[in-house]
Amino acid sequence: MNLSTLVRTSLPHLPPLHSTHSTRDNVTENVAIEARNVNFSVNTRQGKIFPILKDCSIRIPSGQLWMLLGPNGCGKSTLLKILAGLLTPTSGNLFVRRPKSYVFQNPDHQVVMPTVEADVAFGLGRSNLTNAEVRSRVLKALDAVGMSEYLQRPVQTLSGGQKQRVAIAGALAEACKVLLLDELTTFLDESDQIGVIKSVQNLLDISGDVTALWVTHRLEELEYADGAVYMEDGKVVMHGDAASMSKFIKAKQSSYISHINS
Ligand SMILES: Nc1ncnc2c1ncn2[C@@H]1O[C@H](COP(=O)(O)OP(=O)(O)OP(=O)(O)O)[C@@H](O)[C@H]1O
Repeated sequence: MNLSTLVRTSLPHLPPLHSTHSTRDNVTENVAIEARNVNFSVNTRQGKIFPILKDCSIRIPSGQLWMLLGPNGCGKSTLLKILAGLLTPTSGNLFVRRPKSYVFQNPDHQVVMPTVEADVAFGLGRSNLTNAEVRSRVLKALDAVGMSEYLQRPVQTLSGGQKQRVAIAGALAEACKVLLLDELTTFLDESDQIGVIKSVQNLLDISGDVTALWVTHRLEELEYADGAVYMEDGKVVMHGDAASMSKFIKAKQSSYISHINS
């Protein structure tokens, strides 16, 4: 297979950079996340500029689960942190629907309160909700990630995957519309990994308008996604639906194997 035929870096039809847009073709597109021509550089100790992200453009429709894939060090986490607002790009344009929430890789960096209920309710502390409204939101959010029976459990008794699901429930309780998930499955065993992906998939099905972008380097997780972005060396080299991405990566792998066997 000729790889160049599969590489699609340009976005389907430009305009957006805001959530709902009618294109010239009268197609309504609901965009939850968009980055256009984003660059990010750091200054080295030697006073040189080191580019990390190079002209990255992505567009993710509302209500979908997308993966951000690519080899170690290609810039996935940096792009995710820029989308989360934790880093400022050197140049480029961004749109991310709000409220948005960034969930950390290490589950122990995420859950802070002694019980599951208190942890999920934590972010609602500054809201004007009554106790009954807080409890109802907490229960609904825990239900969406399959953790409602763990309401009174001390968080230190949970597995890594359960802690991550509690962290995601916390974001949902705050009515978050965009979930930015940074290699959540890195610290988890296989059953926990599948549990976390399935709970994200399930909550997207239930809510309809929550969008998730999931950073990973595990290609097998692609089967749970609607679409994916593949990066290499700070650049977006492929952007498309999950089936096309799977073909693209398989072609890449066989081309690599043929190369090392030749
Ligand atoms: N503040 C920084 N200063 C210098 N280099 C940095 C900085 N932040 C990131 N980098 C470098 O930028 C590149 C991209 O890092 P990033 O963590 O975004 O990659 P990644 O694709 O998420 O990697 P991994 O899959 O290993 O987590 C790496 O080479 C990293 O070492």
